[in-house]
Amino acid sequence: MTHYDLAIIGSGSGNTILDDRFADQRVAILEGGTFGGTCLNVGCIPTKMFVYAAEVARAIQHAGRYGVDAHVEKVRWSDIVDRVFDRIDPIAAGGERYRRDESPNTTLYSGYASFVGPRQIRTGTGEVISADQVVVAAGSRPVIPAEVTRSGVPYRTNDDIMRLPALPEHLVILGSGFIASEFAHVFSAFGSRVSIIGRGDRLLRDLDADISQQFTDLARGKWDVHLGNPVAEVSGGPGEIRVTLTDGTVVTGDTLLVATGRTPNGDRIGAETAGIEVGADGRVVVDQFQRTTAEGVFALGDVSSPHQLKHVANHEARVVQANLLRDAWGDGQDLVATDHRFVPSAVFTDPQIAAVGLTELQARERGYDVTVKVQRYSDVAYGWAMEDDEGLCKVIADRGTGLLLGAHLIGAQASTLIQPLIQAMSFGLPAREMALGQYWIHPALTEVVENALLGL
Ligand SMILES: Cc1cc2nc3c(=O)[nH]c(=O)nc-3n(C[C@H](O)[C@H](O)[C@H](O)COP(=O)(O)OP(=O)(O)OC[C@H]3O[C@@H](n4cnc5c(N)ncnc54)[C@H](O)[C@@H]3O)c2cc1C
Ligand SMILES: NC(=O)c1ccc[n+]([C@@H]2O[C@H](COP(=O)([O-])OP(=O)(O)OC[C@H]3O[C@@H](n4cnc5c(N)ncnc54)[C@H](O)[C@@H]3O)[C@@H](O)[C@H]2O)c1
Repeated sequence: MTHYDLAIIGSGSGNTILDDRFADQRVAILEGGTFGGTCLNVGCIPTKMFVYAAEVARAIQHAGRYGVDAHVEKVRWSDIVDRVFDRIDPIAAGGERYRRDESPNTTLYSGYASFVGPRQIRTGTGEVISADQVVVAAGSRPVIPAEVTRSGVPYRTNDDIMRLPALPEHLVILGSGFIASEFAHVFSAFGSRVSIIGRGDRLLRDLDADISQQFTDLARGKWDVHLGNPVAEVSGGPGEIRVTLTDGTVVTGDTLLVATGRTPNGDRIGAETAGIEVGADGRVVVDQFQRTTAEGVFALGDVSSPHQLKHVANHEARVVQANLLRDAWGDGQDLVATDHRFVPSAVFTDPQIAAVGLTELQARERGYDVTVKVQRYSDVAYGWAMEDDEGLCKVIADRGTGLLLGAHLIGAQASTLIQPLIQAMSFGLPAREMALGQYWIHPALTEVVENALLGL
């Protein structure tokens, strides 16, 4: 049995751990799928490249409101796909080549790994290896509801929707979260008809209620939205999808996208044989130092995190990286802890959405004496320039301390505008000081944030 200093299961965020400090260690990397993981191959990066193209199309479609008449003549889907994957595929292939052929201290095992004992791993390529330390960075996978699997109807997920041979005429999306909202935007901007089916009474219902309601209202104006009406049956065949809802409504289309959440891969790594506890929700259990319940084994990212986000996986990878170089199960000195205090997220849909901290409801439920301001983009000069009638910036603060508890934006550039609010929360800057203690460029869109803070 070959023995390593370190074994890493999963080449997404797990692959970022190895730097010069690990040059003297013998390292095994175990990857069953495409090298580079979800974000690079089928997640954040390609989706945002599609979203950017969708935004170009939307800008043209709406140019008339500024006195510029234009129309989208044609959407060259195959060129859009090629632009994305001609950039991404070589990065994945290059990363794999680097680990396999060009890093003298690493061995790449291209197979699905599973523990067969404490720090002993079947590589999926016919070998069993052992290691002093192991990192589980095995990610998550799409959840497919039973109604879909038992129907036998062909469906897509984020794994393959971006490589469709042609644009769907009518895309039916099951789910109403992040992935559903982003792909609804992409495909509708490119000219597909979009139906979206959600269980709850609002799209993106985990967001602050004002933001999720605004998004749902806007979505109803451009997509065929079905909410609070669960799926009873999925039927049809290739090119002819029929989704029957509980109240008898039938939603038809030619392509079905399933976007009903992702489950951690903790159930597929033989965790029990290695003494690694896995929670009821399928997540590998870790402490604040990313240590699992098995000595010498860390976990990070979607497989163990409460946040399925790449910036969180990257942060946790840096924590693991630091703690691998310390005596994590010995003296435990100087271990680095994970910081999940203010985890932001953004949904790159139309309009963009970004959030950090508590929703208003969560803040009230936790007993804070809250002060809240909702500032419309349409009340600042740049909002007039944009003819914006959609955007909102909502800030929530603790009345006593003036500290921000949450910030929620829907509108153009929301994912960028939110950053100073994340910074204020992370460094404990009270809202008043943030608003008055610095210049805000006039008439930039950031004035929406300034005015929201002043409004508090
Ligand atoms: C469509 C989509 C869009 C997204 N957009 C964003 C975004 O805009 N911003 C954002 O912050 N987050 C986004 N995310 C979430 C983000 O992609 C994930 O949170 C992040 O990639 C998780 O990284 P990870 O390293 O934990 O897992 P992954 O990157 O999934 O890596 C896990 C790797 O482990 C491999 N593996 C699994 N099991 C085994 C095994 N037993 N043996 C060997 N290998 C195994 C897998 O093949 C995979 O390559 C998006 C996700 C999706 C699906
Ligand atoms: N921009 C980003 O950061 C980004 C983009 C995409 C994905 N992600 C990450 O990936 C995760 C997974 O994305 P997702 O959109 O699949 O999950 P999600 O948790 O965001 O949304 C899943 C939705 O599907 C609904 N649902 C579940 N079962 C259903 C059923 N049987 N019928 C109808 N609706 C059902 C849920 O109520 C929920 O609204 C996200 O939670 C997010 O963390 C992030």
